[in-house]
Amino acid sequence: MDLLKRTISSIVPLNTEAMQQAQVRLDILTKPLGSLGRLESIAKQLAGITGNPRPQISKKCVVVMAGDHGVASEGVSAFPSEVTYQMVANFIRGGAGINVLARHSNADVFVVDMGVAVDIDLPGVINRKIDYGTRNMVIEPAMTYEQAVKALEAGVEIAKDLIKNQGYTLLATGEMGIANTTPSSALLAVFGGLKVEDVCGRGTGIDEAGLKNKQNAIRKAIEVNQPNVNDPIDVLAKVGGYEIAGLAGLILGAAANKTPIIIDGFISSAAALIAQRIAPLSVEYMIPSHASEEPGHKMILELLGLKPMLLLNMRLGEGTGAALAMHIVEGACKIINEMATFADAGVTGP
Ligand SMILES: Cc1cc2ncn([C@H]3O[C@H](COP(=O)(O)O)[C@@H](O)[C@H]3O)c2cc1C
Ligand SMILES: O=C(O)c1cccnc1
Repeated sequence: MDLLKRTISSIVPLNTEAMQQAQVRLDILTKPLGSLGRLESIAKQLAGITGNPRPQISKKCVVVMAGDHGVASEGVSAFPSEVTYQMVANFIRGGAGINVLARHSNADVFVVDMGVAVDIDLPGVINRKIDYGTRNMVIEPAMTYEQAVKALEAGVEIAKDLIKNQGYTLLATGEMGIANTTPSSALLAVFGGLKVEDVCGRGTGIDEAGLKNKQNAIRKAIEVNQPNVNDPIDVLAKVGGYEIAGLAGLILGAAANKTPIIIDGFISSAAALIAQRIAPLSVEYMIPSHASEEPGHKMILELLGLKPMLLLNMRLGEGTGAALAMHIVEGACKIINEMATFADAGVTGP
C-alpha cells in the first residue's frame, strides 16, 4: 500500500509554464492560428506532461497485460478462457493484431502475466501473476483488497522500470483476458451510477440471449458484492480483474513519472477510470486513442473527460487503437519541433 500511496502523492498537475511556452511557439508557426487543431493541443499536453516546451518522443511501447476471469464460467464471452493463454503465446510469436500495429508504429510490445489461469513459461513474458484468474464475481469478490493493491503496485513498478531504467518516453495500454468486458462493464456501471443494460455490450460477439445472460451476471455481481463507490480499490477488488488493475497501476506510474500514456479501448478505459478515481490528476497524463464499438466506451470517455481521436469501428483491445494513435501523437510532437516559424520562413504573419 505504501508504494501506491507514494505514487498517488507524487502525481502533480501539468507544468503550466512549459505549456504556455509551447502555446507561444505554436502560435508563431507558419499556419493560421490553431489550424492544426488537436495536434496543437496534444503538443501542448506533451509539453505540460514532460515539462519541456519542445517535448521529445523517442522509445515507445505498448504494455499488454493479461488475466483470466472466474466470471467466464457464467458463459459471458463467445470464447473459452484458454484463448487468453493462447493469445499470450501469439503475442510472443509476434502474430497478433497488436504485434502488427506496434511494428507499424515502431513500438515495442511488453506482455505481462497479471493473472492468467495457467502457468506461463514463454520467453519474454513478464511474470507478475497475482493469482490463477479472478474468482467468479457473481458468487464472491473477484479478488481480495490486498490482491487489488498488489496488482496496482505491479503496474506502478512496471511503468517506473520502463521509464526510468529502459528510457521509454511514450507508453500505451493493452490487454488480453477472455471475459474482461464483463468486469469492465461492471466497473462502469458502479462508477458511473449507470444501468447495466445501458453499459453492457457484446464483447467478442455474443448473441442476444448471451447479452441478457451477461447483463444478469453483472447485476448479480454488483448485488452480491455491494461495491463501495467511494473506495475505488474496493470496487476494483470486488468486480474488477488483474489485468485491469495492473493497467490502472501502469497509468498511475506513468503519471507519477511525468510520461504520457495512450489509453486503448473499452477495457483499458475501464482501467483509466479506476486510475482517475484513485488519483484524479492522472487524467492529465492520459491521451485517448480510438472510439471502440463497445457501447460503454463513450460513456467511460465522458466520465474521464476525454475525446477519442480515431473512428475506425474497432473492438479488439490488445492496445491496437493505442498503437495506431502513436502516429498522431508523434506527428503532434514533430509539428512543434520541426515546423518553421513565420520569422524563420520569411512568411508574412497575421
Ligand atoms: C482471439 C481473440 C483475440 C483477442 N484480442 C483481444 N481480445 C479481446 O476480447 C476479450 C474481451 O471480450 P469478451 O469479454 O467478450 O471475452 C479480451 O481478451 C479482449 O482483449 C480478443 C478476443 C479473442 C477471442
Ligand atoms: O474496446 C475494446 O477494448 C474491446 C472491445 C470488445 C472486445 N475486446 C476489447
